[in-house]
Amino acid sequence: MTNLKTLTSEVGGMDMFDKIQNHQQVVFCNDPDTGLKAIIAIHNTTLGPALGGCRMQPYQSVDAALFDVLRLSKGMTYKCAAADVDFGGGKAVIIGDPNKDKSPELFRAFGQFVESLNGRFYTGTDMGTSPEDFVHSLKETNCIVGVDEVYGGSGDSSVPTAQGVIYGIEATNLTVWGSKNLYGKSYAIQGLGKVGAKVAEQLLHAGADLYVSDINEFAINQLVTKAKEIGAGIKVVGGDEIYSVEADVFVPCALGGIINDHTVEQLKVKAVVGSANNQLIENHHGAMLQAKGILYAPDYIVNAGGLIQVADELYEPNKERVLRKTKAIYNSLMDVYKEAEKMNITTVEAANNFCEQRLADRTRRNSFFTHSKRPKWSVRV
Ligand SMILES: NC(=O)C1=CN([C@@H]2O[C@H](COP(=O)(O)OP(=O)(O)OC[C@H]3O[C@@H](n4cnc5c(N)ncnc54)[C@H](O)[C@@H]3O)[C@@H](O)[C@H]2O)C=CC1
Ligand SMILES: O=C(O)CCC(=O)C(=O)O
Repeated sequence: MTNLKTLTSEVGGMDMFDKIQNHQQVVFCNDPDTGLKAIIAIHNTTLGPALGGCRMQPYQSVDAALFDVLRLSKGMTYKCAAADVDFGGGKAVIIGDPNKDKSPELFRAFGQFVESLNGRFYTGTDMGTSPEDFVHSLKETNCIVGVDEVYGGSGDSSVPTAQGVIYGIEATNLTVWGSKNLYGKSYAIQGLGKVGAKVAEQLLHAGADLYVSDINEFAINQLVTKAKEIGAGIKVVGGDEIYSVEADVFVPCALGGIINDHTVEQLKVKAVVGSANNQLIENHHGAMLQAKGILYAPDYIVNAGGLIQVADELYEPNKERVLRKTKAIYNSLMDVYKEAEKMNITTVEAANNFCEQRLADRTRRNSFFTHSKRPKWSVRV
């Protein structure tokens, strides 16, 4: 049976270049003084410099961290293409416990490594990191996005990410039930962190019923208190139980790889729509969902709100413009659903085909020579 552990151990036995496949560059960052052990992966820069958040997690092994960052950075290439932003795919992971191992110095050291890439990689928050962490990195590099407005950034990118998930749920509800109403449905939410908690609150306010799970009791208690204040229906369930509850939509907002042989069997929902990156352990799990009559919203289409916001920092922060761009997630997802149905393919295939075509088109566009791409020796003039 395929799961994250077996896939990771397969990676463990390979030559490094086999492991990194067609990623352009992988940087191992080691700073014993601060305890920083990080990996930055740049997958593809066809559309522009690589952009992707930095995750902090107590990975079991370097191979597990490498496996995660390679998958995440490849996903960013597709996400950037789908959201039509002028950035390429990259991502970073810091190996460490976000509750114990953070320090200003560690994030400054990380910033120095980002700076060493000379504009090839821009980064900000992801699971286990917050905008405040990157204020320290900002002292070392300008290639930081998503810090607070007071530091010149666009603020917490989980706000538009959560909004994008809500648009994704509306498009999915329309496709499955003929109405985009959030009301009158039940949702099983895994993970009540920066994104999951915001999605959960919106659903509660819309009058939906929730099943929720998180390994963080504080996050659960906060949401349960809010639900009680509103008088909304909420049930807390255990870590594994979340896959088998009798809900309408499964909303994964924590780890990747949670759609696998084991969980597809358990799911009783009619749709999966969430923010977690790399939800499918392998692409063929999209076909397994389809065979069970479960509509799958490709993660990188739905969770692009944060990317849209940080990429928009190119033009100076503007929340209204970001919200307008984030709304496009609704139509993009509807297009994917329609294309999948028309071509009789999975929603994952429809989304991937669209992104690969856009990358191919842009590669042709980028072959036009301009002075900014001049050969290096001309900097002498
Ligand atoms: N923050 C953003 O703007 C974006 C986030 N994402 C993805 O969305 C997901 C969530 O991101 P954030 O909310 O920012 O992270 P976060 O770190 O704020 O929250 C993650 C939550 O998941 C919980 N969790 C961890 N393991 C769990 C498990 N086994 N079962 C249940 N809960 C568990 C954690 O306790 C935490 O509350 C991640 O996969 C991230 O890569 C994707 C795009 C943008
Ligand atoms: O949210 C960010 O800071 C960048 C986007 C990103 O990393 C993601 O969409 O996974």
